[in-house]
Amino acid sequence: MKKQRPVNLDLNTIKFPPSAISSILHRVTGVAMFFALLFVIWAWAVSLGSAQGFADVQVIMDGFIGKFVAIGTVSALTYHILGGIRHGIMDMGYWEELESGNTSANVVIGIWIVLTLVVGVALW
Ligand code: HEM
Repeated sequence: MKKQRPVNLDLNTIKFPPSAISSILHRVTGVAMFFALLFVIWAWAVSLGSAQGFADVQVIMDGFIGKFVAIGTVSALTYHILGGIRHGIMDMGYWEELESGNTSANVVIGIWIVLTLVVGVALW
């Protein structure tokens, strides 16, 4: 084994390839959706519980936090589904090479950003 092996623990100097960013985003959006679902289920239950509950949830969803959570949740779901479809295609044996894997990751991230902007404008 080489005695002077390269050591690089400064994360700021490491450039992540698109496929790595896509993988991290997939896990982050999966975990984010888990927590978002807690809010969604709570809001659903409260809004169906009574007329007052419905009005309360309506006020929350009309405010900054409600809109932020709604757009964030839809954005996370959008990325997770796009990433999930990419995973499914890779499971069938396509886009597994370095170049095509990075290209598909870039395409997924690009579509996600565009769809998030569209949803953001529509829901705000
Ligand atoms: C509310 C619904 C969902 C939640 C809360 C969720 C959550 C998660 C989480 C937390 C992970 C990461 C697991 C890990 O890295 O150990 C994950 C992975 C995954 N999810 Fe979802 N998911 C949801 C819906 C979906 C949907 C609709 C699809 C398909 C379109 C999907 C496809 C996948 C795939 C393929 C992986 C594995 C990715 C990998 O191997 O790196 N998920 N999900």
